[in-house]
Amino acid sequence: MTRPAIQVRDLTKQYGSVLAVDQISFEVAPGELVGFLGQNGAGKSTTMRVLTTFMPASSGYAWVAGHDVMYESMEVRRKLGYLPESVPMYPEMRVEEYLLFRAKLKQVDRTVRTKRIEDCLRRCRISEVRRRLLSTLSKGYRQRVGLADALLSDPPVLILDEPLTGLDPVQQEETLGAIQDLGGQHTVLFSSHHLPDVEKICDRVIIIDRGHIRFDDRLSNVRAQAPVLVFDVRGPQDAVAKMLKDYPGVTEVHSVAGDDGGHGFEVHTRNGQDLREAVAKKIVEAGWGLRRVDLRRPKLSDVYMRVVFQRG
Ligand SMILES: Nc1ncnc2c1ncn2[C@@H]1O[C@H](COP(=O)(O)OP(=O)(O)OP(=O)(O)O)[C@@H](O)[C@H]1O
Repeated sequence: MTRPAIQVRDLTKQYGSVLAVDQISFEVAPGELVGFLGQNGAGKSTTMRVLTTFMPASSGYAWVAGHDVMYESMEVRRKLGYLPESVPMYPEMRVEEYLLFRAKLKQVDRTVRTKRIEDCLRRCRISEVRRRLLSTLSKGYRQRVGLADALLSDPPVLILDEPLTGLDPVQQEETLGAIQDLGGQHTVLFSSHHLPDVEKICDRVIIIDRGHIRFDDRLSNVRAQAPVLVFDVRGPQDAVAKMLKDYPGVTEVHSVAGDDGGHGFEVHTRNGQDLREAVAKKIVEAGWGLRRVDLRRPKLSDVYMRVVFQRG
């Protein structure tokens, strides 16, 4: 069996009386691109800081590329590229100057240094700003310079803390593309609040909530879940809801916002049966206005909302 690129077992981190991470366990396989999600304060950065040897755990274990983060921190650092939430930089340096300085610090071999920097500039889509002073870069470019820095030593594992936060839509798209290109060649664990973006590029997502892992699955499994039927009906809300609930094969009905004047309903059916035509007919026969019929495939946001709202 292949050794996991990241392995976390019963990891706990306490800041004084604040229990930030409570006995979490998960693994990331080599080459996987995993989204690490959770509300503000859920414990994402804390987990990442322990994995990057930035701070020690209170208890439990973690290994990166097979090295213990506690006892083999130098080895872990050699195998790891880390993009922190806010990238510390030297404003008076030019982009390529900064990357050269960082490459020397990271002891990137002199014979491959120039090529490696060129490679990182290209992969992070920042070649056009290579001569610019860091102080004059927009946040999107700064983030990608930080990403290039994380990639300099060509580490097998990358940990990126909210690389998309605070970027405009174009910058977000550029940065997302750069991260997507890393998948397969590197193992990437990245935290984000941008669910549609995570959905676009990740193989798997882990959701942490109040220090506990609440969800850990492949996105293909999320998409394979039963679809939901959506109806917008102009009619008495309670009567419509009762008819839908009583319809054979329907297992759950939820009221949601409807289109102007109508009531929205999300309908779950046994084994994901597609009852659109049959239910629509029943609505029309009852004399109610049918404004919309739809079949919605489950999305990451559905899973996320369920996890966050169903917590105890
Ligand atoms: N240095 C610290 N001292 C005390 N408490 C801390 C410290 N850092 C984080 N915390 C607390 O630990 C908990 C987890 O914080 P963490 O920063 O890991 O969350 P997060 O999921 O990264 O949140 P965000 O999305 O806002 O970055 C929060 O309750 C936070 O207030």
